[in-house]
Amino acid sequence: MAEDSQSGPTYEEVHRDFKWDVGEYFNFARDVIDHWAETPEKLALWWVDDAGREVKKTFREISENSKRFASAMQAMGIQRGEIMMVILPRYAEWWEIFIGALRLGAVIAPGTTQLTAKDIQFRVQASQAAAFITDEENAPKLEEVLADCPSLRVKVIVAARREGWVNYDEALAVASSEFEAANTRSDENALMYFTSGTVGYPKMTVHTHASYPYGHLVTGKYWLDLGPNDVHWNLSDTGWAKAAWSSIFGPWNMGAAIFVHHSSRFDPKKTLELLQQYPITTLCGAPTNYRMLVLEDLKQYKFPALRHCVGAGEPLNPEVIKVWREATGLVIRDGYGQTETVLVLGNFPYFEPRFGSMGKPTPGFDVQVVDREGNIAAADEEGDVAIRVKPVRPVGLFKEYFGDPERTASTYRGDWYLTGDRAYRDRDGYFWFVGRSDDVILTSGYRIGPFEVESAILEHPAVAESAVVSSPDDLRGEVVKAFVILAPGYEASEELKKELQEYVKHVTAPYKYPRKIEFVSALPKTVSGKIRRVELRRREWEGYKRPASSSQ
Ligand SMILES: Nc1ncnc2c1ncn2[C@@H]1O[C@H](COP(=O)(O)OP(=O)(O)OP(=O)(O)O)[C@@H](O)[C@H]1O
Repeated sequence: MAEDSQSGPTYEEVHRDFKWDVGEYFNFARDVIDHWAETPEKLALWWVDDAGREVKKTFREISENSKRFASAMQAMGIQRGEIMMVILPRYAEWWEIFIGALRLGAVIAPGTTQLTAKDIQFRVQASQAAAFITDEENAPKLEEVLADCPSLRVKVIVAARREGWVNYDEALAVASSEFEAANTRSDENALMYFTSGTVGYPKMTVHTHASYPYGHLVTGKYWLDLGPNDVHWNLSDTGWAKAAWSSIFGPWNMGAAIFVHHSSRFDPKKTLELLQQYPITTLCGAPTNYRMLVLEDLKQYKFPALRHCVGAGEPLNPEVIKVWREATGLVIRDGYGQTETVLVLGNFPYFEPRFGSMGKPTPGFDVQVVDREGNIAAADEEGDVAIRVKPVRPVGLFKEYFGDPERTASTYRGDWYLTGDRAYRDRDGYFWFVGRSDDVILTSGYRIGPFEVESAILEHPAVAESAVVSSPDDLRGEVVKAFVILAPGYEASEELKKELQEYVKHVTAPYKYPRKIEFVSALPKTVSGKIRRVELRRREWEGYKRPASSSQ
């Protein structure tokens, strides 16, 4: 086990020396994958499944198979610029398809395997997808709605044979491995991602050949801290933008090998075993993964190769970082970004992380907290997280929401792109997440961010996970309510409720304590594992009528 290192250039030096440097044309398959493929035997992908099967693929193999895939799709009539939806579990083929689509210049639209037939119909119709690639388990979902998806011309199935579908292996077997990559412009569409839908209906976020494929160079280099000898494991599902961040562009820009565990669900014990068994050097997980990992008996494990851990996607509770560090000697460095962006804030290895903070701006980004008028807020003052887009627009920012110019325009205020999150920046330049604009609770004149309260509750040993939302109150308008999942071995009781309330009053400012607590066995989450506070809030407020005498 190695220590996180903090040697090398300072934060100021890294920022001063950084320059986005992408040309007019960029194709990740040609400019990055084929570059690494020049080194024979250079490992790109290390795939394992629950049955203990292993597949290793070199950059050369990925390059070749992606050429075959591009040839095959072209032969089936799919052209540059057309949309290709891909819904696959963590099959090794997913990586070849992804690179093949970029090579062809088609626009890849990944989706998660948890989508229903109705979700698929919405996505195909909204994106006007021309091709659909999936597996045996998900093919029937598309078939159910196929009649309503007239834009689809090509259907490819992986690891199965099915009537009406082209088999992936057979198509590649007869396809040419000679394929000249489309000379795509940097500003040409490359990817279309659906957001997690934490707050509302998912948005179709368009990225160009530069904004994600090249833009994630900063994610891979500065935050994931990768180099050509690393083996990097990202726990996220293939359908979420985080897979592009940390299972494709981040690591492969840096020449690192990607470790993949093909499994239908996240199993904390298995995850720890694999970390022990394989020479995995860097780990990227969502906070929900880490919250589950720290409930295990971590003393039983040793991670000989692991040197660097990061988390993103949701706020990461300080208590989780503490427990993980005690057991492994490594901190989990929190990072912040969106489907719309590459990593824009992070605790980078070249400075001391602050637990509970999202860190500082990524090189190449001017990130600030701004007020309603777009003025930069004073230190410690809450405001909107904003990325400067004028006079210079950073490369790692999405192009638009597909077919929704009004929504795209609504994300800008003056010189800023607004992320929709609330935060404050301390005097030393660290950013602290308060909440999504809609999640902030207003009670008795106070503004309370759910994350702070959740983190305080989580410090109590009886708590495995919690979600904090506003709940109606005749007197105060709204109050803080915590939904709590108990750790194994604890029983729900009125006493425990009181104990948790008293506990929170002691670890954070007392006005934030949850006046209401409900013990639950599960929390509503998005397919990417994020807590859907919006759903809990809706439940709380449904049917509530304010008393006539209330002035609120
Ligand atoms: N390190 C972090 N700390 C706090 N919040 C984070 C962090 N990383 C990501 N987030 C949250 O996740 C959001 C980005 O997630 P994503 O792009 O998957 O879509 P979503 O906002 O969850 O879904 P939708 O927009 O459809 O509701 C951020 O805007 C922020 O709210």
